[in-house]
Amino acid sequence: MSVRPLLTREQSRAVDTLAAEKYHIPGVILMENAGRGSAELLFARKPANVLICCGPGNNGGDGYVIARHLDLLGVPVIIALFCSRERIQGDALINFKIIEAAGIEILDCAAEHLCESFAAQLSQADWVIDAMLGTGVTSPPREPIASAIGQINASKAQVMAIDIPSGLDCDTGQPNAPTIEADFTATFVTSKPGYQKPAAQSYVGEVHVVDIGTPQALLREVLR
Ligand SMILES: NC(=O)C1=CN([C@@H]2O[C@H](COP(=O)(O)OP(=O)(O)OC[C@H]3O[C@@H](n4cnc5c(N)ncnc54)[C@H](O)[C@@H]3O)[C@@H](O)[C@H]2O)[C@H](O)CC1
Ligand SMILES: [K+]
Repeated sequence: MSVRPLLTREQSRAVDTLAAEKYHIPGVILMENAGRGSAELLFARKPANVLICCGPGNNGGDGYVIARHLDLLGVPVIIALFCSRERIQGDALINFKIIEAAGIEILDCAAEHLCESFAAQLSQADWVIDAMLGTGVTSPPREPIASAIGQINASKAQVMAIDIPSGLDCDTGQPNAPTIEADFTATFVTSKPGYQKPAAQSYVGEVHVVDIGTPQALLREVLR
């Protein structure tokens, strides 16, 4: 991979928009590359039982793709969903329907009475995937995601953050209350300016960049 400058939140959004509008790349292709690349990174660490925590947006969509690829690799996975199923849209919905049809287990964790099963699954998992909030989010995590972050941080499981640890500001590196404390972060296209800041180190862990198939010309256009 060529050396690349860091992408801010605004530039990351520009990558998504330009990919679709000028370079004719459907978002679901980028999501597939993001999810597959992340699944391969985790598989190399030999996970035994993976709990994939998904939020309402495209970050959650990456989580559904990861679930499908880990399942294919023979790794036991369960999805913990932190929104109502009706909120899921667009590319995330395409991938949600695939995992529903594939019979991958989904815990509906936005409903309070099911949070007990989340705690039970969390205690069984050796790895948790944080696909709750992505780079577009600028405010402190709201419920039920806020409580999930607290439970995940208090658990013994190792944590992989997708694109960004939920709660962290990717531009400044400042954590909100609460923020996921990841062992490693798989981030897309390039690293982000905040990940190099001292305040962010205990939240991002090791940072790995996953290429998602955006052309060099697109990157040059966003970064110039
Ligand atoms: N080119 C790329 O980099 C690609 C990135 N992908 C992934 O998509 C996310 C960004 O997705 P987006 O849908 O814009 O945002 P989020 O998933 O973070 O979530 C939006 C969702 O969250 C709700 N929300 C907003 N603020 C809060 C809050 N404080 N607490 C709780 N919930 C909140 C909001 O209402 C929306 O419903 C990027 O990070 C990548 O992971 C794609 O895979 C394609 C390629
Ligand atoms: K995340």
